[in-house]
Amino acid sequence: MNLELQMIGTGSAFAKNYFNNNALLRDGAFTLLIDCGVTAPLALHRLGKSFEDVDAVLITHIHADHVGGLEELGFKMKFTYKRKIKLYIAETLTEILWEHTLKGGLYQEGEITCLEDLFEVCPLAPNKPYDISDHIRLELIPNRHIPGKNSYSLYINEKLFYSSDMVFDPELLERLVEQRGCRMIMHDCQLEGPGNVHTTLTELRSLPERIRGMTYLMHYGDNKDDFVGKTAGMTFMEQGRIYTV
Ligand SMILES: O=c1ccn([C@@H]2O[C@@H]3COP(=O)(O)O[C@H]3[C@H]2O)c(=O)[nH]1
Ligand SMILES: [Zn+2]
Ligand SMILES: [Zn+2]
Repeated sequence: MNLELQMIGTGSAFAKNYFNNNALLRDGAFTLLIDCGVTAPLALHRLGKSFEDVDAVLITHIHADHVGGLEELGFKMKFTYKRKIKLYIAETLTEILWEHTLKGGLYQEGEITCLEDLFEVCPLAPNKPYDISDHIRLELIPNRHIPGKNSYSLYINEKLFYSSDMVFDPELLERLVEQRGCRMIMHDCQLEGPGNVHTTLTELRSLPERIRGMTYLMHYGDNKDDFVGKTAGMTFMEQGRIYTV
């Protein structure tokens, strides 16, 4: 069965013309929110949606453009929608997400004292596939992003690689395509400058043509339009558009 992936935002962390690089992955009536950044509530609103439409959330790593909307999500689920959705997150990140990111805003004595008071927490081990709905099988692939910080890419249904945030790792991409049948790559793309914590367009342009042809670019800066036609066959993802996966 084909899935639908809709980018609710395609922007880099500090982009102003685009929302944070977060996505909705749909399997029939089941909707997974991939990352929940600061702009996620407004991005959903602009698409005529809200957190009410979300059945589960998955976090790739702890940066505000990926987790900054979780406080609103947690409060809305507890006090407005009165349900606990599943929170899929690497087992290495559960404690740090609560203790270092969410506790300050969400803690309420006797009401909200841990992540489990808000979410059905589903810790994921890396490099292991999980069936999270009837038709979504998902694996966390550890990547390199920030020194000393655990962060993860996603491999979905043995065909889609979703980088989230990572530095260039052509060996990983080639391994997925040549050995695991990957057919579609959604990759973060820093348009200019050295890629200290992200992958640059220049680096992506160096990939083999076969891989470039299946690569879709996301997490880009406000000046994306200046680079249209300069991507060596790779396609910029469009915010709000629904992609069949
Ligand atoms: O060594 C560093 C660490 C961070 N940053 C910026 O902070 C942002 C955090 O979210 P992000 O991971 O989407 O993008 C990151 C970059 O824009 C950087 O430029 N250099
Ligand atoms: Zn980011
Ligand atoms: Zn990041």
